[in-house]
Amino acid sequence: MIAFHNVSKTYRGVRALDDVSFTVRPGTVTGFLGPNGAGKSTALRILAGLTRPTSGAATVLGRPYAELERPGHDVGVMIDAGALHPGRSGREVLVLGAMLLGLPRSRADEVLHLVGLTGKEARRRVGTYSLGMRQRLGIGHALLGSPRALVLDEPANGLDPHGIHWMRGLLRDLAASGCAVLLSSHLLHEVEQVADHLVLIGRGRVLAQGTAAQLARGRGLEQTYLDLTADTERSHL
Ligand SMILES: Nc1ncnc2c1ncn2[C@@H]1O[C@H](COP(=O)(O)OP(=O)(O)OP(=O)(O)O)[C@@H](O)[C@H]1O
Repeated sequence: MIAFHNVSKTYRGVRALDDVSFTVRPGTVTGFLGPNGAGKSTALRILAGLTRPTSGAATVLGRPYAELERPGHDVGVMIDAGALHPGRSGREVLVLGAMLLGLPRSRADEVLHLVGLTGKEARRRVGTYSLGMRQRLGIGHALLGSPRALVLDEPANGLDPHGIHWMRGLLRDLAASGCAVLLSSHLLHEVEQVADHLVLIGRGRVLAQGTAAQLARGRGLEQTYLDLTADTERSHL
């Protein structure tokens, strides 16, 4: 279970998050949706223990990230696939990650298979990877510890239609096995295809949450999204 309890974050006068509360239940995929600058990355960074909230708390399995006894096994996180070491091969990245979690090297090969990277691709340096390959490796890295919760920031970035189709299947399978999956996106259609539950955020506030059908309210999900985020979008013009 992932939970945000009244989380607020202010960066030098900029209110990035304002009293955000929602939960992601085990066995479900929650899409965290909002325009650029809405606060999605900030919320996920707080959940992953990378940024401190100004008030409130984000928890995984009832605890803030810093208090988890086995964080790598409890929650898999992919915030920035571009942060993977460009000079290492994909396999090295995963082997090192497996070692840090006390897992055998063979876990790296299992994960490579899971994310659809071939042996040849895995031997290449990450610096030569396409954006889509980097995303697959980043997702694989997050899955090394077979976590019970998974947090992905914009995982479909750079994936082609086959990659997006593959990712949807993977996330659905993970949810079916009991994982609590939270993914952020600014692309409505990408999220509504895979998520059981949607949380819509704009200018740091939760604007609406529920199933796609609940949010659509008879006028269509896209119209609801555009209406609810209209003034938050204008703030960027
Ligand atoms: N380190 C920081 N210092 C100052 N302001 C920040 C910092 N990080 C984020 N912000 C501000 O907080 C707000 C929310 O940013 P955030 O990156 O969380 O949004 P986002 O929804 O992830 O956007 P995008 O879809 O563009 O990635 C923005 O106004 C942003 O400029």
